[in-house]
Amino acid sequence: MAPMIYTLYGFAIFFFVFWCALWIVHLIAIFYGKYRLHSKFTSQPSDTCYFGVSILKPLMGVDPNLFTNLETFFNMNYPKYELLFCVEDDTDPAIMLVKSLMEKYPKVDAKLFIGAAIVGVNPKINNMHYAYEATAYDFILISDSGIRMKEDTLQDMMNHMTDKIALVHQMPFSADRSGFAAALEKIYFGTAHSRVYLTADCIKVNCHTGMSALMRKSVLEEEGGLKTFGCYLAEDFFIAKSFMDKGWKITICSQPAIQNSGICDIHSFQSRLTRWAKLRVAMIPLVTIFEPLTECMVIGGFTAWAVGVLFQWDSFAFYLVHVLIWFICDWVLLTIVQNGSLPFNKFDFVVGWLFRECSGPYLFLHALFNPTIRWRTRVYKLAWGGIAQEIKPRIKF
Ligand SMILES: CCCCCCCC/C=C\CCCCCCCC(=O)N[C@@H](CO)[C@H](O)/C=C/CCCCCCCCCCCCC
Ligand SMILES: O=c1ccn([C@@H]2O[C@H](COP(=O)(O)OP(=O)(O)O[C@H]3OC[C@@H](O)[C@H](O)[C@H]3O)[C@@H](O)[C@H]2O)c(=O)[nH]1
Repeated sequence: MAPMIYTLYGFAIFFFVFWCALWIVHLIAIFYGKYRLHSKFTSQPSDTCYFGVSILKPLMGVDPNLFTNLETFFNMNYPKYELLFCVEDDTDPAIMLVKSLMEKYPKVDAKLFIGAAIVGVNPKINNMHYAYEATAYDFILISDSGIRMKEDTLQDMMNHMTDKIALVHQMPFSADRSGFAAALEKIYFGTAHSRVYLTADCIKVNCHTGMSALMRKSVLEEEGGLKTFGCYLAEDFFIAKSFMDKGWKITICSQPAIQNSGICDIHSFQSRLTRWAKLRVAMIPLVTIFEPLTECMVIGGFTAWAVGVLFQWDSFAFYLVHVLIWFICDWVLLTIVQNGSLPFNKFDFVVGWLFRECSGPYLFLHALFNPTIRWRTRVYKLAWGGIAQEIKPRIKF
């Protein structure tokens, strides 16, 4: 009987300690977010020394927002940059769109690269390869197709590129768009996601998501260039890891990334989160145990049981108070990340938050039991460690 009691108490203590640690994570995210995000910096006059930046834009297909998203790159307030658009397929309608922007802004240094190399299995790396080989400057910005830039975003990123830093990334967030799916996306990126992202950046753990990342080309070249990471689907994580292994630091900049894809529905959003979860599980197996425990509803349940065992507290009342305080912390964090008025009201937030918190653990389980990864037109499987293998030839639409 005694071993059984010890085991029960052992689990109860573990859940209670883990729960306490999660509140520290909440506090770190809130205070660090307030301190790091949206900080005012003095804009440098355009004649001061700014290093040139080669911006790689991997494109695949068009969506209703692509034109305006890409246009923001032609209107940036940064003295020296080139735009390198990469399109894999010569029948891709994105080509016409890029050409029309290049005609509209003839003074902006922009080039279009059509055709992908086969340097690995990662289609984004394959797509960017020729453009990467042609980059003219010492700094490379990899920027996904759905990203919008403000006029001063590149300047903000470059301001964070100090001597010991080799990679500056934007914390993922999303644009103000209408509809429930858009609210859900904003709620996820502004709460559960930014809580981990900000904490990881604060304690210097690699959490790099590569949708908008400025890096030193010289450091990338020491690793063999972008192609070295073509064997991974999560090239972002491994690029940052290799930089950190060499002693370089990575950091977020003050502006979160504005994701503004024109395709915004619950199914695509959830497929994307599931795909990312599959990548994390393959790269860091411990995630399998710890990630579900970071979910409000899951850890709340376990800890409600634990406090009943340890302190004889009312588990149900504890659970309700736990969810309420978690909810308030998430609201506070979201307002910090948004830094302005939200495009939805508090009722929408309650509904979106509950939906996200209840569906999160289910999506994670779904990812665990369906490890095959579908990314755009291709299907992959991952080996432990993150090496990817394409298992079905490309589907042409
Ligand atoms: C000792 C290991 C403990 C692991 C604890 C794991 C807790 C993770 C909890 C939630 C995960 C949230 C997701 C974070 C954003 C990742 C988005 C993403 O998957 N992006 C991929 C695609 O672009 C990219 O390749 C992966 C990037 C890195 C993922 C690293 C995840 C681990 C982060 C550990 C942070 C520790 C902070 C403590 C928080 C409880
Ligand atoms: O087959 C493909 C798929 C994607 N891409 C490009 O890769 C970028 C990201 O694609 P998606 O928006 O579909 O995917 P995500 O937003 O989930 O990407 C994210 O997760 C996977 C990582 O490798 C990426 O760095 C990260 O940004 C886009 O610019 C897209 O055009 C290709 O060029 N070819």
